[in-house]
Amino acid sequence: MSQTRLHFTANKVDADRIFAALDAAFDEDGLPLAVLELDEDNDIHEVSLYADGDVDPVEARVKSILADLGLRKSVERETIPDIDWVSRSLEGLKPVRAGRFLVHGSHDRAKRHSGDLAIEIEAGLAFGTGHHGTTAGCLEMLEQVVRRERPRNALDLGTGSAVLAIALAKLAHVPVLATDIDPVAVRVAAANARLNHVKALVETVTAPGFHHPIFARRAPFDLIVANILARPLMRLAPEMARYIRLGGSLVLSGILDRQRDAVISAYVGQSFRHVRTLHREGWVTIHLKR
Ligand SMILES: C[S@@+](CC[C@H](N)C(=O)[O-])C[C@H]1O[C@@H](n2cnc3c(N)ncnc32)[C@H](O)[C@@H]1O
Repeated sequence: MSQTRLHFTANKVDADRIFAALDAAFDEDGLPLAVLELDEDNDIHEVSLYADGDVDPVEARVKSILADLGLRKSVERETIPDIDWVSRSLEGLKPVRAGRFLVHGSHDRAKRHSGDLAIEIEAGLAFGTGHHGTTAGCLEMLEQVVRRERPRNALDLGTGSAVLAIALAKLAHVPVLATDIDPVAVRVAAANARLNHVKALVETVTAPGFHHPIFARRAPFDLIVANILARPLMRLAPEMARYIRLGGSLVLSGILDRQRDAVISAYVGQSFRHVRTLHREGWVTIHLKR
């Protein structure tokens, strides 16, 4: 089945407001997840939602959210055939550095320094190229956490392109469970794990939240990373507490600056303590310990 991309552009201030409203609707009405991309040359944000099936109600809901914010935008539609995404390369996207990691597309000839941990990504429809502040924040935080804590296993919940799962496998050489609610992302994730020669360590599974028997079989996790969005993260706090090892580390991202305190208090309520927050481009990445 083909997908439709609904998209429109916005300036930075509007994009943050729209994103927060779409985030709430994602949680409450089941709207598709919104993705924000920055066109750095023009300093314009592009907001995209990938809808399966009947796109009319999704477009109507998006337009009503924009109207509630007092914004008039023309929402464009693009039909995306469900083919060839896994093999679509990131040609044209510049390599990104975060800590020791260098994330680059398959056809990039990125200049490497000694000590670089290169991650080759074909993102296709799945989120996670390292260009977004949340992914880069997670990569940076994971490097520090792994160095200090030496986890023996890990979970990447909401893996997208598997960029974080691959980073963990390359850095810590431990088994990583990589899950996503979106089967297309899981296909892309598995392909990327193969591309980076870490398929033996990265296990990919389609699952919404913790709804799959695999979690009970692989738990407790020494390290969990989840770059989703503030609301679903707050909702998942009790299950995070259940599946993480006592003393284990949790790295959360997809959280706007202003949502930070609410997310931390949801986790403090589950016996986590806040260790550190990283700020990047209006987003935060939070390290918590149980
Ligand atoms: C912002 S992307 C992060 C991708 C990648 N981990 C990264 O850091 O670049 C969020 C991913 O979480 C997935 N997701 C959202 N809600 C989820 C849920 N409740 N359970 C599992 N995956 C979820 C989405 O499908 C998407 O691939």
